[in-house]
This record gives sequence, C-alpha cells and structure tokens, in this order.
Amino acid sequence: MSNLHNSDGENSYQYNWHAQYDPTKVDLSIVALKSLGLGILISVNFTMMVLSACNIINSSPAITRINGYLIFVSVFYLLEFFSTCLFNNSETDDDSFILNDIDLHIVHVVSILEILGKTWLFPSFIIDFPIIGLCVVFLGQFSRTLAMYTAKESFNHYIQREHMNKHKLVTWGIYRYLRHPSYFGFFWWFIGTQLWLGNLAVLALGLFKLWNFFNYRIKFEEKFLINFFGQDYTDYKSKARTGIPFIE
Ligand SMILES: C[S@@+](CC[C@H](N)C(=O)[O-])C[C@H]1O[C@@H](n2cnc3c(N)ncnc32)[C@H](O)[C@@H]1O
Repeated sequence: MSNLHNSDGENSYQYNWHAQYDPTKVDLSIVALKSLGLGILISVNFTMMVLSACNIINSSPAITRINGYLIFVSVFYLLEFFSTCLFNNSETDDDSFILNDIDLHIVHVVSILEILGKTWLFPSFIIDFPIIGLCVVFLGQFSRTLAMYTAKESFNHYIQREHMNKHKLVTWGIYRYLRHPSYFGFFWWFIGTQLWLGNLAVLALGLFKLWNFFNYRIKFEEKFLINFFGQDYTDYKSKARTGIPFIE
C-alpha cells in the first residue's frame, strides 16, 4: 500500500498498488498476441518511415502519412492496456486494449481510404498540416495517459454506476484544470490524426460523431458522479472545464 496525497495536501487516499489483476479476466496468450501485433505494426511502419526519409526506399507522401497514422493508433491501443495494467491493475482485462471497439476500426479504415482516394483522384487538392497534426496527437495522447496515471483506481473504461470504496473524487493534477482529461485527450488526438493525414471528410464527420458522443457521455457520467460525491462534484464541476468546445 502506498499513501498518495493530492496536490492540495487536503486529502490522502490509500491506493491499492498491489491489487492484482484478476486472472479470470486476463488471458495472457491474448495479451501477448495483441501486444506482439501492435509492436510489429509500430516497428514495420517506423522502419518504413526511416527508410523513406533516408531515400533507401521510395515511398509516396501518402504512404508515409499512413505509416505515421498506424504508429499513433498502435501506440494508443498499447497505452490503453499498459496504463490500465500499471495504474488500475485490478481492472485489467483482455479488453483493456479497447481493440474490440468496431467503430474505431471503421474510422481507421475510412481514414486510410480517404487519404489514398484523395491522393489518387485529386492529387492537387491537399490540405497539409502534418506538424500541427503531430503536435495535437502528442497533446491528446499525453492528456489521456496522464488522466489514467492521475486517477489510478478511480479511472475505469466502463462508466461506474455503483459507488465502490476505492472510487475517490479526483480533483488534482490534470483534473484540476480539465474535468474530463481522457475525453479531452481522445477528442484532440482524433483531430490531430486527421490533420496529420490531411483528411477533411473524416475530420468533419468524425468531429460531429465524437462531439455528440462525448456530449452525451459526459452528461450521463456526471449524473452518477453527482450521486456518488454530491456537492463536492458540483463544486468541482463549476471550477474545471471539459476543454471540448461547446461542452460545458
Ligand atoms: C473512462 S473514465 C473517464 C474519466 C474522465 N471522464 C476523464 O475523461 O478523464 C470513466 C470513469 O471515470 C470516473 N470519473 C470521471 N471523472 C472523475 C473524477 N473527477 N473523479 C473520480 N472519478 C471520475 C467515472 O465515474 C467513470 O466511471
């Protein structure tokens, strides 16, 4: 057990650092297979980007962008699993990679199709903000992983509907400035990936879907948080913003 203090020094919570994952929820062969697959994706795409930058292979700019995109996506999935493992171990399961989310896979396929189609059909029509995209991807990923690190056992991939003892109201660290830093992170990570690819259609459609998703999810999640923490959550809500445009 380790005693963690919030940055105000007001409360201290006992985090169960030694909570073991539940072996019935984790099939190690599945974890190894998924990690290996994502690791291979990162290595292959990174190698292609380096070889192309050194002019050893001849890769088109669109392929290089897709290489980068596949690295961002693979790192995202790996961090989902390993952050859960490290910071909220007892909640780890095979799905902690969130690789089972079919909608996200559709987004990946359509994103790749848009950049390929656009390059092929309208080669002169290019919106190009790769460096801004890269920075926004880093910002988003950083915010999401920092949220998982900060909230530890209070962070769960599934919205909690019943209050458990280990679930404390987190108002320190990044949560002091952002009320939903993991959602903020994912929202901006997505925008960054599409700026990197130069995709307008997926950006516009994805933003519409994602904004509606988070608008609904935050309201839904906060009903339970107000139930669990009452006035403390209402006070916190009035101080910290979401960082997602037009979501109070
Ligand atoms: C996927 S996590 C997302 C957490 C938060 N919405 C964010 O974006 O960082 C969802 C779980 O976090 C919990 N949660 C959200 N905000 C919290 C806070 N400030 N303190 C403690 N738990 C929180 C919710 O009860 C829910 O079970």
